[in-house]
Amino acid sequence: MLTFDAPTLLMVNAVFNCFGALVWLSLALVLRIAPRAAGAMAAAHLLLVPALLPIEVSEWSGWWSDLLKLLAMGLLTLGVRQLLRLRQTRLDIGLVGMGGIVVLLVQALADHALASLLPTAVTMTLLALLCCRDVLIGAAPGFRRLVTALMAAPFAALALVNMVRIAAALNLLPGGELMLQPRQQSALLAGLWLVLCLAMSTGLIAMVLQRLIARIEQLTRTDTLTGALNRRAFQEQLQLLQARRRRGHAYALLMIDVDHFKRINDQFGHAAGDAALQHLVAVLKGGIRDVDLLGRLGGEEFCLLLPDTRLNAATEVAERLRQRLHLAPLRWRDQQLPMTASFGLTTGQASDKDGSATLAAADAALYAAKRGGRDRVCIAEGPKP
Ligand SMILES: Nc1nc2c(ncn2[C@@H]2O[C@H](COP(=O)(O)OP(=O)(O)OP(=O)(O)O)[C@@H](O)[C@H]2O)c(=O)[nH]1
Repeated sequence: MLTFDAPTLLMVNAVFNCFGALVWLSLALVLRIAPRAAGAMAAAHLLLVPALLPIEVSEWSGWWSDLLKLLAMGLLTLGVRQLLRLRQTRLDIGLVGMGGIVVLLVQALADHALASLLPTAVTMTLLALLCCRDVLIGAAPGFRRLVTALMAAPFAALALVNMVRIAAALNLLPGGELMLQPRQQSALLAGLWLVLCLAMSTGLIAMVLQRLIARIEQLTRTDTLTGALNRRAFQEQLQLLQARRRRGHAYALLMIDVDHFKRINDQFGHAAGDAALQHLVAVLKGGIRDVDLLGRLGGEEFCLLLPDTRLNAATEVAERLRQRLHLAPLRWRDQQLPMTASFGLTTGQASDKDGSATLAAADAALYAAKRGGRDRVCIAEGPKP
């Protein structure tokens, strides 16, 4: 028959933490995913293991098992912040963690009754609250609010358990002695600890997976050379705007093609050509709004989608972009290479089914700009402001 006594639960937790350390180590060393954060997580899991082993209560329930716990929690808090890539100082974690450890050691040396309970519980509470806050503000936008809340919940629960322990230690909680028993003697605490460890790890692994998925998604949607949207992603966005167009929302489409690009390649080499494309994208991005979408259709041909923009405003944007590029030569090695582009402009028409007619109209306008002498903006025939 299964018995869920404290030593068994702690042993399960120890095995789980060893496994957790292995998983994080593999992420850090083999897969090179968030290596620093994963390294901190692996160390946190490993540090917890000795505190969970069924060694004599008197020997292990004291201050140094708590010291390991605090170190583990400090590393976990650091790992969470690194995993979430929050640009915050780590001073708060260092101060809380080191403060708790110093008080713990001073009390242990003074052989104080309940030597380690209060500093450990207070420090664990503060670190768990920091983790909780970091998850709430730093979880990727890809996560829905409920999922973010679920990931933060185990940290909030850990803070709550420790607050209850503090209240019990200060005799503020009737019947609170239950929460003060050494974990090796309390199946309740050992079980609680196991559930919290499992829940925290599951949430953190979900975060890593989300990060990976976001990275893969980004790779499949962007052009690696310039960082602009690739053709497929651009077509998707065009179709979305076209669907909105049928509901009455205007948009403009600008097709852009570098003038005499082949010459740059031929005279200065392919690397200079690549640098020219990156330069073009930097110049264009510097002159558009965050909501505008720049895509690379292929070669030196780019397309810009301007949501909620009518022809008059789009013409101004196109002219401004043309001038910006005209005035910003490419710096290649010790030379300045003049660069211009031709622009074909149109606006989305409600009669267009999937955006392809709009694209064709912009292409025709671009062709007219090339024929007209390049370095100019041409508006497709048909669209009126
Ligand atoms: N360096 C570099 N060159 C590319 C890339 N993609 C396409 N090209 C080159 O871009 C050049 C395009 O040349 P053309 O289509 O003749 O256009 P162009 O020289 O800009 O002439 P116009 O458009 O008429 O002004 C070709 O030589 C392609 O090899 C790329 O990713 N990097």
